[in-house]
Amino acid sequence: MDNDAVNSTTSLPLEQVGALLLALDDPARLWPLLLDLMSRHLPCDACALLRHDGRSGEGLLVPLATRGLSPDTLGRRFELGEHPRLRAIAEADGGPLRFPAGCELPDPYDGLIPDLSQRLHVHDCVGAPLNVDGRPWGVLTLDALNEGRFDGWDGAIAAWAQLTADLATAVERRAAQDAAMAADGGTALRILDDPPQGLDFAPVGSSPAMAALLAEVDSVAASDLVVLVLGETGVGKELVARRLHSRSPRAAGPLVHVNCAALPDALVESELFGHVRGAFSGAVADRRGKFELADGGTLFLDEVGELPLAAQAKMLRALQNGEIQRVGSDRHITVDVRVIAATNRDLAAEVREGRFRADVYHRLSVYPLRVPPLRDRGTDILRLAGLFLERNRARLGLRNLRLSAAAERRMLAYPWPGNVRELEHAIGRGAIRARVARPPDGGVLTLTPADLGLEVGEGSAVATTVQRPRLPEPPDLPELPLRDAVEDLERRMILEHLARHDGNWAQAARSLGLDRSNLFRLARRLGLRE
Ligand SMILES: Nc1ncnc2c1ncn2[C@@H]1O[C@H](COP(=O)(O)OP(=O)(O)OP(=O)(O)O)[C@@H](O)[C@H]1O
Repeated sequence: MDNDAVNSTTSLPLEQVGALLLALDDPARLWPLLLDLMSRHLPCDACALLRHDGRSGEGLLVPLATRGLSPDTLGRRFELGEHPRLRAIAEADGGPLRFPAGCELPDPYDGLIPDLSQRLHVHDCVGAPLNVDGRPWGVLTLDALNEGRFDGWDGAIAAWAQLTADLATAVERRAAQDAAMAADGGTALRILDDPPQGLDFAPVGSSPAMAALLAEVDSVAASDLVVLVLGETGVGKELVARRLHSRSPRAAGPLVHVNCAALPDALVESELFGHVRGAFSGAVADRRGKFELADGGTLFLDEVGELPLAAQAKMLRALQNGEIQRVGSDRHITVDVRVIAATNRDLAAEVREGRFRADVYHRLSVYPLRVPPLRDRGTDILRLAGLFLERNRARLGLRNLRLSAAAERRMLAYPWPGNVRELEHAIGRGAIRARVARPPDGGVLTLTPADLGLEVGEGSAVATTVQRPRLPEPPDLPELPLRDAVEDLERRMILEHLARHDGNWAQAARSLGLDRSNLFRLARRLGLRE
């Protein structure tokens, strides 16, 4: 359905709108279109559809589609514990809930509605809980710039919320049917809605490059093929490996991660294949290696290009027929392991230069998957930024952390040689730098290009180097009452130590010589945490 079709549907009765949307057969397009239609019908300036994260119960809401909110919102995750307004909506049992202007509960989109950021306190908001088969599924939110805009619209809002819940029910049932068909060996032709995953292995992204990759990941996940995940440093190869495992029939089995670059040469073989007692000095007992530990599951060989040649030779047999031999033993053990390997090296070139065995390379590269660099992912950059802004917001106890328009432009123009990891660090550093440099405005901190320190045209020389923020010099004798001066110094020291440890509170506590809970208490008293 294109925009003209959307326009022509706005005069249709709601059930027909619902039927038209369902015929789309693709939830990825359905939800944005639904919000398009809704924002034409209802007097809102922004709206969003959020779904409970399947893996963390009803504690976390993940946006599925938004209208009128800044682009990074789609990358954010809303913990109900931190957003009382969303919690109230999710728990409401009598339908939509109104939050008139002046409502005390903090707004979850504070700073995320571009035109509203300056006068958020004078706007109206409505939220509706959405249930599927009697169970909480998500929430719908509507925001309006002017006070009282939703007066008299309660019935219409409730009808749209009901339509949304009906669509969600239809989508869920269809997904369940498709999953059952796929399990029966039938082919699920429809594109299933991406079930929300926990933060740890849900790669954020919907650019064409990422969508193509994720579709490929999901189709190869079902097989037992060896997959070689390729891509520059920090692009998210490990996340792809985790997703391959979690969507494979081995998901209930172990996922064993081996960082081949971190294995000392002398121990590589024993780590991978295990050893028997007495195999070498120090081998005081029999020990299983990673291949055996991964039996029935997946073995993820990260940075496989770093594996020494001797270990590669032994690996060949394991890759060929699942047979391994513990160091010091003659006995062959058969394991049932699916291997996923990852590297940022050009393995074919390593083979040509004699640093990697050709036979192992051929076994590993049965199904190569290339993760695109961040610079090729368009506005996914801003979605990912949203994810990291939200994490830092919580960490620094801010009401909101957002990007200025210039910072967004800079991020889109920057080449990101260190990819997503560099983005994560740029935001973590930038947030702390900005927090040190200026007080938040009503709990809201806006990051500028200077905070992010991204020089377009150069790229960052060392993507993972953590630069310390430049701290303002403390005045020799502050013109402040003693108590304020002491608090000021305490605040600066905490922030400086946090910056030194890249935002890690436990390490900051250690270097400040404080117990972690005492540091938390002090930080709360100083307004650095909630
Ligand atoms: N699409 C994504 N969504 C959310 N977080 C991501 C995404 N891609 C990467 N990250 C985060 O970026 C960081 C780097 O990702 P990861 O370790 O998977 O990269 P990698 O390609 O394996 O890096 P390396 O080449 O150094 O091993 C991690 O903190 C990861 O959680």
